[in-house]
Amino acid sequence: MSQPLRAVLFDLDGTLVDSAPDLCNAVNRVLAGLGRPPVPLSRLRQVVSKGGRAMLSVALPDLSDAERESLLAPFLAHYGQALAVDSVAFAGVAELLAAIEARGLRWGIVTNKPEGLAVGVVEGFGWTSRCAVLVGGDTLPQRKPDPAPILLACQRLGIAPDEAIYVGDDERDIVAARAAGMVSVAALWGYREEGDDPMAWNADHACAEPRDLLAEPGLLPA
Ligand SMILES: O=C(O)COP(=O)(O)O
Ligand SMILES: [Mg+2]
Repeated sequence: MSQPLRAVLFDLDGTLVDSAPDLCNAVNRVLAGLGRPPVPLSRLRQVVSKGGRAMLSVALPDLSDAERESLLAPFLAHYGQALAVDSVAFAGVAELLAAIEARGLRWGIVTNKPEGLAVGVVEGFGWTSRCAVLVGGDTLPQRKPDPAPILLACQRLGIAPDEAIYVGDDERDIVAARAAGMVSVAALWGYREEGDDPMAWNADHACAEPRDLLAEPGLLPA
């Protein structure tokens, strides 16, 4: 990082918020509508950061892509009605956000979740007035791993990419940050599929827990 740090940008699902329980509830409402039994959270959890299509693929592997596509809107509608019910912030996130603010930095969110749903989650957690910028998966035509949403967040904050860092739990988060010219942090506490090796993503930093960002050498100002 050549410039002093001014902002920390986060992925949402699997990085700030453990949203898997509410997403699983929404998938199970879709399954109930089809007269099928629910899927356990343990089966969906690992694909949560890959989005709704990936979750429906796990829950309904026998359907065609077109059939699953037609269930995406009902899934999102169910989720939108209950998106901060069973979801929780990961342990240490509250302390991390407070420490970022105490150090005079702003923080924001760049997620592939549709913007309206992400706004609802942020409201549900009482973060609306604290979150300095939010770019969703449908804010622009491009989504992560494209760097455009991260660059838009910087533009809205009035900062250069090298004045921020990006923290995410999926390889596409790290790819997007690198393409934006931003220091990247792999959030090892998030959602990953078996065999997915975050060390192979070549992030600039890798942290096992949210609070580890505060102690990571050279990452945040003291
Ligand atoms: O909803 C998704 O597609 C994943 O969301 P994320 O980018 O916050 O992990
Ligand atoms: Mg994620």
